Amino acid sequence: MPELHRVFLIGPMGAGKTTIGRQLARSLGFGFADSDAEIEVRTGADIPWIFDVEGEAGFREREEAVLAEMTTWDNTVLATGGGAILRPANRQVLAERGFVIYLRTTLEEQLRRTRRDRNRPLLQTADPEDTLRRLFAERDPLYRSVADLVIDTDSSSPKTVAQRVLASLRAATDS
Ligand SMILES: Nc1ncnc2c1ncn2[C@@H]1O[C@H](COP(=O)(O)OP(=O)(O)OP(=O)(O)O)[C@@H](O)[C@H]1O
Ligand SMILES: O=C(O)C1=C[C@@H](O)[C@@H](O)[C@H](O)C1
Ligand SMILES: [Mg+2]
Repeated sequence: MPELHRVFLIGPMGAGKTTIGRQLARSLGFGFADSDAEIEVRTGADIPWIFDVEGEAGFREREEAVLAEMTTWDNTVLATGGGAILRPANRQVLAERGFVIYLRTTLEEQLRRTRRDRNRPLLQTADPEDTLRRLFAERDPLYRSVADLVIDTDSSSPKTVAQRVLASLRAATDS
């Protein structure tokens, strides 16, 4: 059974990784870290800028470097970017180094939660719903391949989801 001192949250944009991760960290008495935020701090630029200037490939390079390091941080809940599972190297460090929770949500809910936000360059398309559907088809098997636990986050407040995650985590790790 993977150990509980590192918890990694994976899942698509709008699944609630950042929101729920913060609450979960508080409940566990852990630190909270977010790979997207860490990439922005280290680059000195926001994610849309990185995509504009360096392309998605440039962003993925930065993401792999940051995850290689952040997945070694103890007593931490780590929220990852929606595409963190795309690279095999990332899947390996996530699966090997901590307890991985896949936060799932419906397309409709994802759309609602990401609509107001301009900070997700992959969704700046003519048809974000179609983009989310395509990304889900491509990525759901990858999320599942590294997940120790899958949690549906629909129709519950972030607080309730965080409590459910905590209960499932405790049951799954027997701690
Ligand atoms: N269970 C929930 N119910 C309602 N709203 C939620 C829930 N979880 C998150 N949200 C809201 O949805 C939006 C997106 O959540 P959040 O930023 O945590 O997602 P994320 O998984 O970190 O996305 P990204 O991969 O783009 O970083 C936020 O405005 C957040 O308040
Ligand atoms: O789903 C994705 O590929 C992404 C999700 C965000 O968390 C960011 O990591 C970035 O916008 C890319
Ligand atoms: Mg996030």
